[in-house]
Amino acid sequence: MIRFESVSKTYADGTTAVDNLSLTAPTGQITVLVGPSGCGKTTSLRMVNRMITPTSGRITIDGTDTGSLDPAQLRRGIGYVIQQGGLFPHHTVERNIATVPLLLGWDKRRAYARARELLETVGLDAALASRYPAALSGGQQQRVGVARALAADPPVMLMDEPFSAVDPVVRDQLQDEFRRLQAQLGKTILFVTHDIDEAIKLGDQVAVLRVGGRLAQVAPPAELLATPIDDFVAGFVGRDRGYRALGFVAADLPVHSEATVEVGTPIVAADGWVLVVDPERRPLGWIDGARHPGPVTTELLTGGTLAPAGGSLRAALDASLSSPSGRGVVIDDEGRLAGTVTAEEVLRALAHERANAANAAASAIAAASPSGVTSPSAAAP
Ligand SMILES: Nc1ncnc2c1ncn2[C@@H]1O[C@H](COP(=O)(O)OP(=O)(O)OP(=O)(O)O)[C@@H](O)[C@H]1O
Repeated sequence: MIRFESVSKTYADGTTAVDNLSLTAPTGQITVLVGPSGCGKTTSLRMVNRMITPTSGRITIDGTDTGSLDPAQLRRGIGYVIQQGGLFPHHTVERNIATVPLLLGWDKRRAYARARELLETVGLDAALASRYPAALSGGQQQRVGVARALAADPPVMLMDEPFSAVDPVVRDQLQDEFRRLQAQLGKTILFVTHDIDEAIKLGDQVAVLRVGGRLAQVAPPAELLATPIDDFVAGFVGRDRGYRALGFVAADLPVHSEATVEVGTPIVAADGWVLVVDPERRPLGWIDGARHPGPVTTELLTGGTLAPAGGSLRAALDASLSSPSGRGVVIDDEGRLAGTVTAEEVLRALAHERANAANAAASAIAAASPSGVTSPSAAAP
């Protein structure tokens, strides 16, 4: 666990970058620091590994005051990832990844073997081990940066805009891979970004900072979207937050069976929109029988997004809204058709979820009240 206890930083020129920050980053979770440019995110992060010294307050890691440790030793126990990987250009990929193990005194053989193992962990081909960073794409450099930070298996990782130098598609991929990796590794991560969507996607909790380095709100992403504390946070979280919050509501939706055809099969106009699947029953798209009677060809298909069974209400709603038939396609783990669902059904499920949540909250208040009286003050700790 990383704890900021009333931490402030005022630079020599009088700029207060961080103002009385108190924040806990729980063990094994990702805490994202997000906020507008200049709000003190990087300064906060760099105070953890003592690249910057706080003006006042203290930072502890698992109860130990970082100010009491030798900075070089402290840093070897903390993985640090920055934009574009921050790789040494004159070292090969494997030498870059082996940096910290070698500093820790591992013999070269073991350190390089670890580097190659990590290349695989971050989804890179072992053949890249002997290349220099300049011969890698931006996304590959970023992965190497993550591998390097993981090399000595540090319990704590600091990540400063690690995915911001790559294009949106690669960025999305890197974020997904990073989430999968973290699910296996369970590191304690402090992650800095200026991108609220990245914060909401990756954070177990998200801390929003204001310019001047003051903490505005810290909350799990769903809570931040549902109940921003003030106009600044609401504005920063952005538009569509009600819709985006549905991404955190699991959908346990009953699905309808859907009539399907395969490519090459003739359909009749009266069928209207028909779902086309491959022989494994994986959805390929929809075809409008009224406009294209006759055998189905793949060129005529129109798609929508696919919702995983048991996924979020947002995915299910998006699937139904983007489907030309209005029936959203739900797929199982193997990508096969599980059934379809309409937007009305998703909204009914949402109303049901909300009623359940309200009932659960009322029961919790009643249980916390010794007399069973459900007044808000009776629920206070
Ligand atoms: N060495 C320094 N000397 C003086 N002021 C500094 C120094 N480093 C940063 N600052 C100032 O401190 C404030 C916070 O900077 P910091 O880099 O921590 O913000 P940030 O939120 O990470 O910004 P960005 O998103 O733009 O990277 C800014 O006003 C910045 O200009």
